[in-house]
Amino acid sequence: MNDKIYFTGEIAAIFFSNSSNFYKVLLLEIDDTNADYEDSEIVVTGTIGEVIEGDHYTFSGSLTTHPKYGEQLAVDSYEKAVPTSSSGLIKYFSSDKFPGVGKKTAEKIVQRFPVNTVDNLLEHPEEISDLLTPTKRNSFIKKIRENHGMEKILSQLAEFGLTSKQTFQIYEIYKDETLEKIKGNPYLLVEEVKGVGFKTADNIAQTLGIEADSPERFKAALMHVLNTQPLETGDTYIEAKALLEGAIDLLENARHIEIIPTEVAVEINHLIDDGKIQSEGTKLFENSLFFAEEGIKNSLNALINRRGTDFKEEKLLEELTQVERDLEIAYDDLQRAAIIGAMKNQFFVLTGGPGTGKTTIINGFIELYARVYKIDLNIHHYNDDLFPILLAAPTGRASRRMNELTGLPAATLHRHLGLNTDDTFDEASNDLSGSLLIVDEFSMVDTWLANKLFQAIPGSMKVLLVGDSDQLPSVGPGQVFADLLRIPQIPSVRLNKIFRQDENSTITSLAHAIKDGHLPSDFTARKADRSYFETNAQFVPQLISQIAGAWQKKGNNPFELQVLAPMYKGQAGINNLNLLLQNLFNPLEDRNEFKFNDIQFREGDKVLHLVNDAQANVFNGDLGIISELVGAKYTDSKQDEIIMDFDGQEVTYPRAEWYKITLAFAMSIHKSQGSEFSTVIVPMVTNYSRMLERNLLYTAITRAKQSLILLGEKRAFAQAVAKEGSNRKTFLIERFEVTRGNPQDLKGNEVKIPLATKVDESNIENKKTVNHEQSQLNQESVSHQEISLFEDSSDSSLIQNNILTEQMINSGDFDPLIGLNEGDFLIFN
Ligand SMILES: Nc1ncnc2c1ncn2[C@@H]1O[C@H](COP(=O)(O)OP(=O)(O)OP(=O)(O)O)[C@@H](O)[C@H]1O
Repeated sequence: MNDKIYFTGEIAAIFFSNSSNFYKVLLLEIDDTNADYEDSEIVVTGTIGEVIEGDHYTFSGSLTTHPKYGEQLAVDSYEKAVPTSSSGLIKYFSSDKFPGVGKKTAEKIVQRFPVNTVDNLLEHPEEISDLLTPTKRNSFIKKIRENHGMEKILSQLAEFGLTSKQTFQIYEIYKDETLEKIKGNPYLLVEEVKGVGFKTADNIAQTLGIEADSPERFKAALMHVLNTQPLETGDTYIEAKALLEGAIDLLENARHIEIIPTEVAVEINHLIDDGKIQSEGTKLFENSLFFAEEGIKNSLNALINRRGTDFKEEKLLEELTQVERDLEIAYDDLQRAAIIGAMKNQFFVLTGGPGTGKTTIINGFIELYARVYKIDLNIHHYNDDLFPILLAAPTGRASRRMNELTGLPAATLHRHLGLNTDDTFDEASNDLSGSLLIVDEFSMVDTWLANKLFQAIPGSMKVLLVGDSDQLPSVGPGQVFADLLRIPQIPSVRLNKIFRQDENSTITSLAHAIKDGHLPSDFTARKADRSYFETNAQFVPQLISQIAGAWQKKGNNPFELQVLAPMYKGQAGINNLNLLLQNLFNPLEDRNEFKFNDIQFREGDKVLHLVNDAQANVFNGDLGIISELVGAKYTDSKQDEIIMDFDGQEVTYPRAEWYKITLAFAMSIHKSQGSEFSTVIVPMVTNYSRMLERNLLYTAITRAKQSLILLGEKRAFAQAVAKEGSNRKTFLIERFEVTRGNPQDLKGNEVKIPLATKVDESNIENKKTVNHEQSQLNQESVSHQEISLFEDSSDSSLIQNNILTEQMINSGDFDPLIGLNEGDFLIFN
């Protein structure tokens, strides 16, 4: 510590403290320093734990010069300044910080531990048992621990190579027991501390001398793969074989040694026994996803089995005719079926591509609902009373659009549920209140959020879920919307007919063609609302610059032009395009800018919000404009701050929170879900090959409301259209099938045929196909039971709890990685 610059002194003020990441800005009155520093005070910034104003500390780190605020100390480490001389220590122990310890006792304590007094006291408190009564001794040691223990723990963790953020996260969980816990089993961190992965824990374990073939190490690698895989693939489970392979890769690469697969496979079973992994045959689940899917099934079973409306169908049709008159529209048969279906059933799902009338149906349905149930739709008449119709969407932009299109209040799902963060599984949510809930853009809802939502719906609330199942699935794991549409017990309608169709609006028909898997021959032709430019990746930036330049010259608003690209990296990637468009639309000229990682934020920049922040009332996918950059010198936080306007909502973020935003002149197609833009540019080149999928291109194209500019390589577009988005691995549909291995139930289970499916023949076809697929699935699972890998085994005692036993693995006939397929190596129910 002494090689570095240090400052010892009293904390005169805590200017800023961010409880989520421990970032602090302090003012220190200097007692001592080894730096060439004249002033009597210094501002200290960095990741700092709980410190007390008025107490003395030593901070070390490096001096930085803030352009406006002058010299500051950026902290690497710090510790409570402890007196080192005997007289200083005696004075300290007998001070009023430690009631019950007098001068005499203090002297004796210091005599007992003449060197490293505080450290030794903390390690061997029993050695002063003759000097203080047990109660006094406990309170004395507790105080010392409070004052010095944390810094000691933190510095030990730093020695293990943990970042300061991880250090504080770990300390927050284990507090005083941190070191004991970690030394006992560092791999605990993988399961219990978010943001600490296998590699970090394994490094600590290596320092502590834990062997490469220790079972705890194997378990940690398995848990790491189980936890991280769903976030990468979007699947809600992983096949046992894939989990094993992933874990072995990790174990071998981290220490460059060979691992015996069977030894790791055994640990899968132990983790299942311990309830840390859930299993359905060979499908293995991380707990939160398993229980979220299970929760969805339970809530949905209750929601779909409720009695529908008492109104007769003729009465509803009569009222609907009146609604059609009022709204001056004639719904087609399928649209009518959807509206009546949503009225008759307490839970209803509606899907359709662009221009098929989803919004038109929502409006008609609300009108009909209000007529039938005599609900006043004038929100101004409600004052403090609750408006009974809840409109919701997963993003801020989508909920604002719902509000514009219906004229009724709408909010994000997070807001309705009272969720503040993206950590949907752990956070408690509110129950909803009202009589009708309509959620739009439901394809964006992941398994965790769907579980929270369905749990929060009261028994009396009617539910209509709307979305486009051909769009990209949710960013988080699962494909709840697509799955719901394939569950026969859930009444639904799939709209097929495009209503927004005239010669000036060809984007919609192009989108539908792509959705159906073909690229129309006129796809490169110039139309009133779309155009195509052929170019390769190298020239994409140049071409986009030219188009954007021309757009700007015509006097158009640069913010209405949105580039949507598949990837961040590379010349044609989002990062590069953002820089280029920023310089075109919002050049630096003679102004200030704030650098953050690779981005320079400027006043007037278009920014994208990357996470849900209910407190600030801005959500993932929201777009805003930077209205002001405020230097640290002028802010209470003593950090640079960015003030932004998100559709009228002013938000201020200090530097520590800039990770929540990024430039948005170009953005990812994934992030654009739930938003629409008047003009969209979509570059597609074969460099993006890995990402090119039909639902990705479809989602991008359907974001364009007025005009669409496609550019890139025809081959890339063709490639995207040809590749049907791979279905995510989820277990939701299966959960709605009857108990496996009990086929009677399958037949005996009464499946309500919803009104809507009766009307729409194509839909009946759909449902039939699904049933067929599902019965195939069932047959498969039955046949799996029969062709177990161990069917020859006469020793049935080998099979315990339907999972692989150690004995089986050790029998030597079994190599989990060679010559076996998914589903082969674990025993089914
Ligand atoms: N039955 C109908 N008769 C005439 N026009 C209709 C009918 N249904 C919908 N439309 C019109 O078709 C257009 C598209 O409808 P709407 O906006 O409801 O579709 P959508 O599925 O919500 O589309 P998107 O997902 O693109 O927003 C609108 O102009 C709407 O007025």
